[in-house]
Amino acid sequence: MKTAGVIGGGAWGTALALVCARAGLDTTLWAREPEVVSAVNETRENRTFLPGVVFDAPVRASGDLADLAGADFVLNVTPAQHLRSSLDAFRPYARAGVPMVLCSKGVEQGSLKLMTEVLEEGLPQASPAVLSGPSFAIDVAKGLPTAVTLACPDEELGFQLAAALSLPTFRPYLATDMIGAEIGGSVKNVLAIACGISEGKGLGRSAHAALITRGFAEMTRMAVALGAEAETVAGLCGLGDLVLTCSSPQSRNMSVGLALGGGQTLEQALAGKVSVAEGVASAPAVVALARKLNVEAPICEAVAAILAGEAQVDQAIAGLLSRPIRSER
Ligand SMILES: NC(=O)c1ccc[n+]([C@@H]2O[C@H](COP(=O)([O-])OP(=O)(O)OC[C@H]3O[C@@H](n4cnc5c(N)ncnc54)[C@H](O)[C@@H]3O)[C@@H](O)[C@H]2O)c1
Ligand SMILES: O=P(O)(O)OC[C@H](O)CO
Repeated sequence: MKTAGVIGGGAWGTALALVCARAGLDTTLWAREPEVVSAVNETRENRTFLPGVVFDAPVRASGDLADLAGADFVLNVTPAQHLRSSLDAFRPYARAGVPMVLCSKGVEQGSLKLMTEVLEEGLPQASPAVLSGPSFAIDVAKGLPTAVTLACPDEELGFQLAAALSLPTFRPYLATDMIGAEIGGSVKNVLAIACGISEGKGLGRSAHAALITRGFAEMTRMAVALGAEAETVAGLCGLGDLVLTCSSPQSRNMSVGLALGGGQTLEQALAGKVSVAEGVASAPAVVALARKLNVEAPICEAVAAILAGEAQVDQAIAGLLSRPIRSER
């Protein structure tokens, strides 16, 4: 693999384009915003979404998806709710069998589909893979050590992709279970909002640990109900990302929770933000999916109710604490 295309010039798409370029791939980054395209090409920076990082490897930015037509593989890094429209736009340029690595973390609202299902509908000729795990864009862009899950049902292709993306400071671990990887990334964003709320309310470290552990049980139940393996979500793409995102106010999702727990409204918590907190959009879809699967997900339910304005923070916390005594397993 010699050439990479990246769809989505936000923080994560930019950081992953840098990974590709550092790995020696000829890299084209498609960005929606003309100012991002010109800033990357003229100043080697994405000042809008990843300020403060001057690129140390060559990334070419473009506003034309046709420029990705010849890429050996494509990373799709749009926000989850925009994956479908990005596939529609890329369809005229997608060659049969093109490997498409899905890097967004979320569940589509309305359809309740995972990103691989959206890809299957929108670009069935693509060969799918999922990249997910504990990875803040700024850490990766700065070259700090990071490990992620790369899940691909075609093991040979998964190995080729991991080898192409691998750097001493960026280590993909292989898996074949894309559903497990997707559920890990999608559910942890909702749980990070819960942990932020707990932190913002000053509920203490014990409550924090309980939320992570019981949240992980919700994530695992959902993954298994969808046919995934529990071991997948116990890896980097599930537990690993849950620990990272629930432990750092650097997380956009946790910071939304912190603001809500501190008494702000959702509107105030999101005001002025250019970056996406995926858990906000995915929470209702995660909850609807859990209900459809007959899976209990009380923490995700509480987060979705708070975000929808259907419950006050204190009321949701009281609801979680007054649930009937039950087995931990
Ligand atoms: N930032 C991270 O550290 C990180 C790490 C791992 C995974 N992710 C995931 O990557 C995905 C992208 O996140 P990000 O951090 O790069 O985004 P971002 O918050 O940095 O930027 C927002 C992105 O949304 C796009 N956008 C806004 N409105 C749009 C619209 N109407 N149609 C299409 N695109 C629109 C912008 O072009 C931009 O690419 C998310 O699913 C996120 O969960 C992010
Ligand atoms: O800032 P967040 O909450 O979107 O988290 C970013 C990454 O998903 C962490 O792995």
